[in-house]
Amino acid sequence: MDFIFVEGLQVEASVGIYEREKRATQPLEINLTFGVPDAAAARDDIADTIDYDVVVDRIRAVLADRHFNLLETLGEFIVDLLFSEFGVPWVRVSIAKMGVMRGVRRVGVFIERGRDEPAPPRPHFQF
Ligand SMILES: Nc1nc2c(c(=O)[nH]1)N=C([C@H](O)[C@@H](O)CO)CN2
Repeated sequence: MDFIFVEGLQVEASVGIYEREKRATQPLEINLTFGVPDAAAARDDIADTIDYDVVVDRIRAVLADRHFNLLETLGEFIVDLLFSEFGVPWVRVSIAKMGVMRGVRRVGVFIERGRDEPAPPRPHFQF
């Protein structure tokens, strides 16, 4: 398997649990790595691989369309999109907010998942 990476993708998205974050979009930085068939290199043809221009456009489009409370939910949404629309075999995505907490430069989530791997069970907390 070969891997495509997209580093430092800047997007505007509606994400967050606070009212002010529901009223206005904020900048996010996304880093994305996904598997592509290594056979693609043999014929030197974009039709044999996954066009990262299309992936980036699609992510921007879906983020323009809805609100997410949690970065975790947004991350899982991007993972599902890459599996269902692009058929990637493996993906790692990280999503960061910048400057939302005093004394913290970036805060965020990363998810690493293979398509045939079941999503990890959600932890069940009892207090
Ligand atoms: N585990 C998480 N904790 C928090 C999130 C989140 O998405 N996942 N989000 C927020 C707020 O939206 C915050 O980013 C704004 O300052 C707080 N905690």
